[in-house]
Amino acid sequence: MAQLTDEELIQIRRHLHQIPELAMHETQTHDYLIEVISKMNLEHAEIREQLPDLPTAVLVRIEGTNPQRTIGYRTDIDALPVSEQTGLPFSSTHPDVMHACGHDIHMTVALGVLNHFLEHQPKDNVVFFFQPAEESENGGKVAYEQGVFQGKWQPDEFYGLHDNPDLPAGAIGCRMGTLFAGTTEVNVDFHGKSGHAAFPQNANDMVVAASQFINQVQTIISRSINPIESGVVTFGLMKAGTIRNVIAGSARLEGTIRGLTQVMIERIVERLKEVAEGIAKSYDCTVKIAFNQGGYLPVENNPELTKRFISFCEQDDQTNFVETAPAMTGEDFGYLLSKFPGTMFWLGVEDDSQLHSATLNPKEESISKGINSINRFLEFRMNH
Ligand SMILES: CC(=O)N[C@@H](CCC[C@H](N)C(=O)O)C(=O)O
Repeated sequence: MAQLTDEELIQIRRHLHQIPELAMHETQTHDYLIEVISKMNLEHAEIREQLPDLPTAVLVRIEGTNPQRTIGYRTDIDALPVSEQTGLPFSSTHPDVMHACGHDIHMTVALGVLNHFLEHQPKDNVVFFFQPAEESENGGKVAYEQGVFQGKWQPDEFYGLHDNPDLPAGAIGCRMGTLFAGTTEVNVDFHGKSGHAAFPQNANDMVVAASQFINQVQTIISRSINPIESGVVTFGLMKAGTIRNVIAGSARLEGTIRGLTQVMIERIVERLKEVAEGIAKSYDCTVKIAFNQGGYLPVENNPELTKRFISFCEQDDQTNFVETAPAMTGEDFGYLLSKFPGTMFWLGVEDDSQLHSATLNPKEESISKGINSINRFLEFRMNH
């Protein structure tokens, strides 16, 4: 395979878009990535796959011509449990699963950069990591703990991107310091007593308790934290009951906490525990509250590398650079950046729909523009 054309990249993206898979189940995606990579010129490359606890991961290492360092480039490969409503002819063929966070774009950009350096052997070594499980299950942390990045697979510096519908197609966004929030997942289970809808006096209704909990939680951000330092608590899932005329004896809530510092997250965690215990007391029920930080640390960009990255993007006449504010999105690349210095940045995909929405439709011209800027930056980096 020679250098991938824009048309071929779009076909690859559309195929990936049609086969979205949830965290740790990315088998078709894995097989397709291997199919595409196997057609490339692998003369100076080595592939690693079928890792014991991460069977859908793919790593490719390119040997540099005169390496001073090993540069890591990471893309995530999983999708979300969202039912696509774009109406696109290449919509998801997997019911209720969608690339609603643009990881199909991320993978295609990574394949384009990989293809470029396979065609033009780089000066430095480059390790590409196609990472399962970004949306949940912390694939980056699992990979690190498995020792994936040891020996010649250890990056001296690591780069990765996330798409951004609010930026112009192909623009690169970045900032010094914290780019994304840290997150902690939270699960809450209320247990009371089920019963007949007609006899509430004999039951203990957990729909009522859980609803009260959700309302009270809203005051954590508005009343318990310094408004200058922001935080987020969102419960995206609430399950209770089986039928209209049986009082629900239990309720389950699953949510996510975000903060730009761990101190903020810990403050929110403490308040959530207190609110849950207060509800349990006043509704005479039991509550179990569990937290999982999982490696979704704040994404902290390395000062020296990020300064170099930003100044390259600012002066490069083929890159449209935008300085961005910190965002409350989470990313388990934060964990890898706590182990290896590096930079995470945004790639603009210009769309009216937001990330995680069923109508997200990134502009495909962002793919070739992103590949071009990244190739140019990495080549610059290899010579400076
Ligand atoms: C970029 C993005 O959307 N990332 C996800 C990361 C999820 C982290 C974790 N599962 C949680 O929900 O806390 C995000 O939702 O920001």
